[in-house]
Amino acid sequence: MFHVYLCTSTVDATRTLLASTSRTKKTFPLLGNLLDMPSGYEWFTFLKWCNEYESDIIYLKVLGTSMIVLNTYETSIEFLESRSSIYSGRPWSTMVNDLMGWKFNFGFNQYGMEHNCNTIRQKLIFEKETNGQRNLLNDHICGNFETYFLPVIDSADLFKPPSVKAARDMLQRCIDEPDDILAKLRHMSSQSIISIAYGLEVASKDDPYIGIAERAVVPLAFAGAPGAFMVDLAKKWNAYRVEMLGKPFAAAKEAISQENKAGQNTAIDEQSIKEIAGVMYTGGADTTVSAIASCILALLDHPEVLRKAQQELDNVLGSSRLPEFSDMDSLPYSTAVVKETMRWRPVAPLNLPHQLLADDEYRGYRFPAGSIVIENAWAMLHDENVYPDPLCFKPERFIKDGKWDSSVRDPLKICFGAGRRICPARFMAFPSVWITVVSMMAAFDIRKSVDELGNIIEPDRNFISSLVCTPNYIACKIKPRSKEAEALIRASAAVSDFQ
Ligand code: HEM
Repeated sequence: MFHVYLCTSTVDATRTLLASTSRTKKTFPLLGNLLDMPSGYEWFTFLKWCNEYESDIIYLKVLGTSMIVLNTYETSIEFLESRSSIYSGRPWSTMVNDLMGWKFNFGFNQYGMEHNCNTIRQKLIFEKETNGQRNLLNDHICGNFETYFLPVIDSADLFKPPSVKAARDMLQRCIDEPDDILAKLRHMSSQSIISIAYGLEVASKDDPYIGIAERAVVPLAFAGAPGAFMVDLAKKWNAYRVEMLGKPFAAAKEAISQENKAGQNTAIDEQSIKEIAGVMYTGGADTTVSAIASCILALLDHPEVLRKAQQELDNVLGSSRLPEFSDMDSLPYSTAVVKETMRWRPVAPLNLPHQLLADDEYRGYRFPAGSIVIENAWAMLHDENVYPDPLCFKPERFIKDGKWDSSVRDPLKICFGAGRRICPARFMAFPSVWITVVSMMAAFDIRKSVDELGNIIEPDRNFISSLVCTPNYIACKIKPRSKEAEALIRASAAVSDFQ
């Protein structure tokens, strides 16, 4: 089904080479399709249009800007991978990049400005000796930056110890304070990133670095929303960003120079190091939380899935240990629970917009340079030809004869984007979501909350419509499956150093 549905204004129609078969929708010349545009949850509307017009690509013109929406996996491969040299730009956001000062973030920039890790490495002239600790800061010092953001190497192993520790610390926090699971998840993901990026320990409550980072990153979600373009607010948000980049970096540098004189007298490009750690926080904190939170929501509605996963976990782990990364291959069903979550409720339903850098032509249609290209991951992950009954949460769809069924398309091929801008941290991100979810399933019963009268409180199943989609709030009851499970959690959290 390779069709293009061109939704054009009459003005645009004279300039765009339209194939005679294309169908058009009546629009106002200046606004183009502005009045058709949904004000939230755009992925549903784009998918509806795709079905309505039997087209896997939708072309829109909104206030003079062309938008190309890709609704199938095949089109995302065709454009973002096969034609990646011209489909890897990013639309420039004056609000986020200029006013709020985030233009250092290579994820918001044109391809190539900071993607060449060798260039970054050359900028980071740090002495080689460190105290032997592995974290982003120290690996910069060692000149190993590319191992972090380039997906070619399996150095994700470096991320695993802090991820395991953050997950296990979270289990203990859930026992001690069982309410507000979303807050625990946010703490866990921040802890993991701060320890990977800076090698800093975080406090179990009210950690200053986490507070600083959240203040800086939260406004990014609002800045993307229409109507948020208030310059005064942007200045304030910019100050939060400066604080976020500066404070944990200063603490980490101090820690290094106390233990090792290497950090003191070098011509380092401190700004670059701060910024790259900031990029990790921006990219990693909310996304991980969203995936785990969606999984909890799914498990609340599907206790039978949780039971089945627990059976598998018990068979593999017994009752004397919590999961490790090395168990992944022995846990196909539990892994399917995590992947099915990422399909069922994708973290970023529209991924991140790309920008077309040169005029292009496809099956007789012309796409003008500057068009914004949107990858509708929601549509791709809910394609009923690939995932029958797509709205249902069914980990079994990935299992055949008790094993992972590799003939079903792995959702990870879609939910991290495609082409040159594909999430560079995907080999770290999935394991970090996985270890948290399987640890929770192994150790806890996860149930719907009940009120004082014993009535079940249904969870809020709504998601915030934003670049990253997270459940609003999750009312649930999480408690250790047994006394042995509780003892195991406390004992594992007490082992503080996984490095
Ligand atoms: C479950 C977790 C995550 C998901 C689902 C996710 C998803 C994505 C997606 C969809 C994109 C856009 C890809 C495209 O434009 O085609 C992206 C880009 C990016 N992600 Fe992730 N991500 C996750 C975790 C992380 C983490 C943990 C980090 C950092 C530590 C990170 C750093 C980045 C960066 C820097 C980019 C921009 C890349 C570029 O523009 O070249 N992400 N991610």
